[in-house]
Amino acid sequence: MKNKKILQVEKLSVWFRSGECEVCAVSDFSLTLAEGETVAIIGESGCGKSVAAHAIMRILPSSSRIDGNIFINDICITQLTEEEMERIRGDHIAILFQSPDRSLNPLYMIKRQVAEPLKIHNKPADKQTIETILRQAGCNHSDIISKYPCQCSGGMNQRALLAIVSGLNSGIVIMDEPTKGLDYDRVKDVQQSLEEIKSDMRGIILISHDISFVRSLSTRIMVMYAGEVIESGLTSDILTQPMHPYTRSLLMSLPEHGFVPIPGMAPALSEIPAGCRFSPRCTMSDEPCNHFHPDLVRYKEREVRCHRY
Ligand SMILES: Nc1ncnc2c1ncn2[C@@H]1O[C@H](COP(=O)(O)OP(=O)(O)OP(=O)(O)O)[C@@H](O)[C@H]1O
Ligand code: NI
Repeated sequence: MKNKKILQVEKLSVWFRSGECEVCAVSDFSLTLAEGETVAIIGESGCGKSVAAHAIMRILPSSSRIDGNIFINDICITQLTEEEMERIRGDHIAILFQSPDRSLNPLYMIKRQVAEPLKIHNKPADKQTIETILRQAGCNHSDIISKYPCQCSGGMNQRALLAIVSGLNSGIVIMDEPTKGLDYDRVKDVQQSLEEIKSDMRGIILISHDISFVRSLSTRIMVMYAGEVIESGLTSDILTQPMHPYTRSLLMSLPEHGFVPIPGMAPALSEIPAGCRFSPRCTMSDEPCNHFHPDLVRYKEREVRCHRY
């Protein structure tokens, strides 16, 4: 029997008002997360990864508008009130934000940062529970509990955040760049902490630029370009046999593949090409690529948005 679907996003689009106009930051984004899965979202800066994550959490600014449906544990959240949504956040789904420095309150000790969300969600928040949660997330120094974020290293703060999120036991966790700005050893620490707590979580959405991190933790990968998914599939298939020219270029730009840069830049949201969004940078683009926007086509476990297939 297939594992239960715990998160379903159907044809999500997000627009931001910009003066008199609107720009579309995410279009036609669909995702299914089943129990036990870790789905990674990769793509260059500005392609819409965080906006999609914030739409799922319903924490986008009021200058935004969304279309599509989002189901969290079979609950359609798009029409819920903010009060109802507050229960969904924490009880059903949690997010680890992109910037740990901005996510932790500089005026609270780590123990209070872990305790407050637990209390809000009516969970035990005694000293022993907090110590256990921190230890499980890899914070092994017992004195971290009485430290302020400015007294901890970046890696330690990141693991404290991991502890806050895992302590809520919300099942689905979105991790937005959990290794950003960390050096190699700290990345390995966070990876180890994540592997340890992964089994307690029902499903993870992992947003990252760090492909080796994604390779070791994810079951599937979704590749985004200029606001849309251009390829998705099993992690090993995407990394060893990329089909979309953009995925191939992205992998070639990694240090382990020779650092070959992708020519040009991703389009501004106000200047999205009419045809394939990658065509102005694609070495394989042909006439139809410039004029017709390709659909996302499914091939068994893989989905690709390219006229060549
Ligand atoms: N509040 C906002 N108002 C207007 N545009 C926004 C807003 N938030 C994000 N955007 C735009 O939406 C696009 C997608 O941004 P997003 O933060 O999702 O990128 P990302 O893929 O997460 O990039 P990174 O890897 O740098 O975190 C960008 O062009 C960004 O400028
Ligand atoms: Ni982001």
